[in-house]
Amino acid sequence: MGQLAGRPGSTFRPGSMLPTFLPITVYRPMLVGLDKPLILQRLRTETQPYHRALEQNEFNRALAAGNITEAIAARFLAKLYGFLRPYEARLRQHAFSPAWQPERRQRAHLIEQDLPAAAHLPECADMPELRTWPQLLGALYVLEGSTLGGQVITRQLAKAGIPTRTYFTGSAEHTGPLWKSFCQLLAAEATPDNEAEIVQSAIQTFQKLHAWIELR
Ligand SMILES: C=CC1=C(C)/C(=C/C2=NC(=C\c3[nH]c(/C=C4\NC(=O)C(C)=C4C=C)c(C)c3CCC(=O)O)/C(CCC(=O)O)=C2C)NC1=O
Repeated sequence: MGQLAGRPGSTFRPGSMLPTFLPITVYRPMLVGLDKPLILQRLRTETQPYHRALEQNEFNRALAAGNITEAIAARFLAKLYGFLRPYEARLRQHAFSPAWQPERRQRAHLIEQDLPAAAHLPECADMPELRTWPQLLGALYVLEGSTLGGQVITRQLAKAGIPTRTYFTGSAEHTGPLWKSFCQLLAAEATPDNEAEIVQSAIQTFQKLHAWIELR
C-alpha cells in the first residue's frame, strides 16, 4: 500500500475490489448502490421516525387492516384539507418557475369534490414555518411524497365501495412524473448550506401534520 500513498487522488481501501488509481469519489454512487441524490437519502432517513409515527393514524391503520369505512376516509380527507389549504395558500405566494408546475401541486380542490362541505372545515392553525425557500422545499417533500400512495389507496377504497376518492386518484397518471420532476428540482436546489434546513422543515411538517390529524 505504501507505493500508492504518494499518487494524487489515490485512496487505498483494504479489501476493496476497486482499482486505487482513481479518486474514490468517482465510485461513490456505485458504492452506495443508489443514484439517489443525497438530499433525498437524507430526507428519507432523517424523517423516518416522524413518517412512521404519522402512518399510525386511523386512516392508514384501517387501510392496512382492510377495514376502511367511508366515515374514516371522510375524517382523514377533512383533516388533510384543513392542512393543505393554508399550506397551498403559502405555496401560491411563492414565485415558482414553470418547471415546478406549481398549479399541478395544488390538490385541496380535489377534496372539495369528495367533501361537499369542505369550505366550512376548520383549518390547521399551527402550521410549519413556511417562510424560506428551504422550508418550502422540506414541506413540499412531505406533501408531494404523500401522493405516492394514491393509486394503491384508490384501489382499496374502490374495493370497499367508498366513492370519495377524487383526491387519491388525484393527478393519476401524472403522479409518477410529478414526483420524479420534484426530486430532480429539489436535488438541483439543495446545497451543503441549506440541506439541514430542508430536512428540519420536512421533520417539522411531518410533526405538525401528525399533531393536526390527531387533534379532535
Ligand atoms: C398520512 C399522511 C402521509 C404522508 C404525509 C406521507 C408522506 C410520504 N409518503 C411517501 C411515500 C409513500 N406513501 C405511501 C402511502 C401513503 N401516503 C399517504 O399519504 C397515505 C395516506 C398513504 C397510505 C395509506 C406509499 C405507498 C408511498 C411509496 C412507497 C414508500 O415510500 O413507502 C413519501 C416519500 C418517501 C420517499 O420516497 O422519500 C412521503 C414523504 N405518507 C403518509 O401516509
